[in-house]
Amino acid sequence: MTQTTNIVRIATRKSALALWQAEFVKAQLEHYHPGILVELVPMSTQGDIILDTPLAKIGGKGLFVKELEQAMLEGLADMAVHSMKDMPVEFPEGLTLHTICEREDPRDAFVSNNFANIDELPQGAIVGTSSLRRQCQIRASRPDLKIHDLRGNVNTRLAKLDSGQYDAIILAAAGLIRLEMKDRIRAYIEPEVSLPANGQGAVGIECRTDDEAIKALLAPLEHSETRIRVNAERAMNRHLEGGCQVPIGAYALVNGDQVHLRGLVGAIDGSEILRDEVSGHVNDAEKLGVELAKMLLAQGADRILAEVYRDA
Ligand SMILES: NCc1[nH]cc(CCC(=O)O)c1CC(=O)O
Repeated sequence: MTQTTNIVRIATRKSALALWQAEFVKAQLEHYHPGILVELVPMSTQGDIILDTPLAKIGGKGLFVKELEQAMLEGLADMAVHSMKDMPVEFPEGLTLHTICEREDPRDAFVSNNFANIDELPQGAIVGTSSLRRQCQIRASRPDLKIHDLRGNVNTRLAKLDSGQYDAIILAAAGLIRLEMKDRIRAYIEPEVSLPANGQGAVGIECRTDDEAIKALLAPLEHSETRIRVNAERAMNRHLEGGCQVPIGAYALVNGDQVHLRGLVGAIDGSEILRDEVSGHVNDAEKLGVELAKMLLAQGADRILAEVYRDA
């Protein structure tokens, strides 16, 4: 906690979804620790400022987190709330991902004003997404569709759809559900059709590694099953050295003491998609992620990813 006051400060981005997630954490802290004082510290990040360039081209891991991390290291904030999907796989010295909260629906969502699902889109229809992962999977199942770039926060993306620039867009279901726009979801895209990104739908809380007071406050917010799933998924990405802007999907489910992890690496144009899966004990979640990454590499994932990085 910041030494001079008893207020817990949460660093957050300023998008509606980021603010919702930070408010959620604030409410949880207030629920578990009656009388606690919690304040949001909204900040802009590079990822929010550079809006006109496809994310894959700006590159650089942690586009949405660096400023928040700096604030914690300087003592201007005590924790930062992030979408796990946007988190780099490594953390800077002095900071740790202390808490992973219960996951919302991890699926991608099909959003359109005129069509009920992907299958109903006419030949050559325009689909908006900037995610290479979504792009390659959509192209694999519907090579005729035109994929156009779509940046901005959830509200900006919906406004672009409504202005008629796209026949449909793909968004994370979790963002729409949290922002009370579930009714915009025309169809949930099953993992078999679009394998979600690692961590999609999960909220993580980062804090200073040595801040025992804050870590104690956060303890009740931890959700162990989500942690296992996200650990397995992130371990796969880490071993593939994939940031968040890569055509990689990773999706784990827990059943009793077993974790089942599916992984995918695809060429952006959908011409080639590698898939594999592993199962094992929940205690080995990260090992399974590494194992799956190795299986994908053995299939040729390194060649596909090298092409992606060269063309980006
Ligand atoms: N890359 C942006 C981003 N980061 C997290 C979410 C959605 C919510 C989540 O995954 O928790 C989104 C929007 C989207 O992909 O549609």
